[in-house]
Amino acid sequence: AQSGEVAADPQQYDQAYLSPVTIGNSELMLDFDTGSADLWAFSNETPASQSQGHERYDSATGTELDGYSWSITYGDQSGAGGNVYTDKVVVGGVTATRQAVEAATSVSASFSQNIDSDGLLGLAFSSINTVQPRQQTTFFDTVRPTLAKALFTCDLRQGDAGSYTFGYIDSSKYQGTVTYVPVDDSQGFWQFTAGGYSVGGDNATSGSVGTAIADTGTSLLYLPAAVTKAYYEQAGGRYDNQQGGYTLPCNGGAPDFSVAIGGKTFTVPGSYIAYAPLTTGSSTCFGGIQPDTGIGFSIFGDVFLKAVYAIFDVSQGSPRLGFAAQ
Ligand SMILES: O=C(CCCl)NNC1=[NH+]CCN1
Repeated sequence: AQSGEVAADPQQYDQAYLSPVTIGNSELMLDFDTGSADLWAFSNETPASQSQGHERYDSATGTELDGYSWSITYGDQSGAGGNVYTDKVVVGGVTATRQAVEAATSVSASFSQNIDSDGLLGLAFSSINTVQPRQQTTFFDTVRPTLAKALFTCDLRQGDAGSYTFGYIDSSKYQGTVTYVPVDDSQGFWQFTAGGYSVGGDNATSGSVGTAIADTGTSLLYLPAAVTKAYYEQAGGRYDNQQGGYTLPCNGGAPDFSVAIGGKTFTVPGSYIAYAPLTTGSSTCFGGIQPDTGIGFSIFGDVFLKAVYAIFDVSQGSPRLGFAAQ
């Protein structure tokens, strides 16, 4: 049985985390994304004008799926599209011999401009893979039958290298016990229910966060508008229309944010929520918590995930998420 571990290296402000992946003879840095289900890469088919500075997948090592294509738009309105090959993909020593690899023939500006990222490796459910005419499986679904345990884990860290593991849990990476909650995969996401929250350690847990997804491909923590408002009232933040989000002082006084999941409380340090200065040297920061208005659920992105050890587990028949304090 296979198992393995790969580093997750943070970009500036932990905006995304990148992991080394070998596809055919190409070694690329991909953004592992539990909020989508396509494995795509800059390729020899991506226009030079869009791929300056990126490593590219050389599709010559692959077998083209004739007449197949893909096209994806993400929650932040970035997107890409192209052709489809099968090729050997290796992640931390775990090998998929015939993985669907989506070669980009077009990518949106934000992907071209982020030269550290050579593409994405989707880890949501294969039911939302965008390949036509026949949907393809994610890397995890492809290798799942060969894994020692049908699960992967995510240990993202603030401003430091973390890791993903496939096929095993590393108990040295967390403290205390793991709390498991059921996952509703009907929308293709790692969707769960989050409970009461508290700001700044006051025990009074207020309302309930509700339906949420665990999404390594989203940088911030998107919460219901009422929860977000309550947080910034205590944090001394304000909604800045020009910035299109809440901002707050960078000065280190931001309160912690705690949320109950499966009856256990998980805490995001206030320092994670003073996310990044509006511009270099500014004493005002863009907030790491923002309203989830219009999305339809909350998104527990990297700002939350780097505070916990997360286990994405399909070994029990129905899928479940495990969380433990880091
Ligand atoms: O698209 C989403 C949100 C799903 Cl609701 N997450 N994944 C991602 N990848 C690149 C930007 N965002």
